[in-house]
Amino acid sequence: MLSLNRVDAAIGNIPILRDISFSVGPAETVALVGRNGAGKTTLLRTIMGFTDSRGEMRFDGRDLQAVAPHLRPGMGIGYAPEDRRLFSRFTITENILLPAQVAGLDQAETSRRLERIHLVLPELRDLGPRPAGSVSGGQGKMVALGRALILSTRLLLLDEPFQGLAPVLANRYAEALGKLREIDPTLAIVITESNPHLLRSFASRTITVERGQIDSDVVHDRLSA
Ligand SMILES: Nc1ncnc2c1ncn2[C@@H]1O[C@H](COP(=O)(O)OP(=O)(O)OP(=O)(O)O)[C@@H](O)[C@H]1O
Repeated sequence: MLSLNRVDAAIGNIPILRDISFSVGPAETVALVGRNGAGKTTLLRTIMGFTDSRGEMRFDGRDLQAVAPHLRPGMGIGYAPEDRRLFSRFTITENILLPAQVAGLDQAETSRRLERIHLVLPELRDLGPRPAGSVSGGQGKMVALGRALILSTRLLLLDEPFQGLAPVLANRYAEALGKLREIDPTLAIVITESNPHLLRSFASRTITVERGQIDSDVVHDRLSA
């Protein structure tokens, strides 16, 4: 589904990623781990088209480099950046629906997808009419997950979703991901995290990034776990 082959990426003139090659298939949950500053965020931003990158990136057989960044979400890629970037004066529901409007989804499909989000995150149904600026940081992360889900029919990219979450909300977030996996078994999920142990229980594979390069790529053998 997604494959990167010898990808380099720079921010401005500063090279950040070097020689990145990996692929992610349907139904995989990949933990992308590495220290702060290793390049995890830059890797997700490169897939979304927000860096100067070279090398080959393909998604569902298409050359991703040839697809403008604003059109990539419409291919079925949802992205929740580390900083949530919610529009504080818009309601929670308006924030969630925004990517669908930008992608030109029709009303029926948009409603169907909102239902799917409410199945995964029922709390967003009640919170829906509230302005996004009025919710806590932790609730904001749930909203950001909901917003990423509206377009993620194929691939979901989550940047350090557990960072700064109180334990009770971290558990709730993990539970929501479990529910998502249950209702959408073929979705591919990539989650970045600096703590290599945190995602071990639900990632099927761990890719470690070190100083802008892939250090290891390990598929977990669930039968022997
Ligand atoms: N706008 C920028 N300009 C210059 N350098 C940058 C910029 N953004 C990131 N970097 C550098 O790129 C490297 C990788 O950063 P990145 O944010 O991708 O790491 P990360 O693994 O996601 O870490 P973190 O957990 O701290 O977010 C770091 O050395 C960082 O200083």
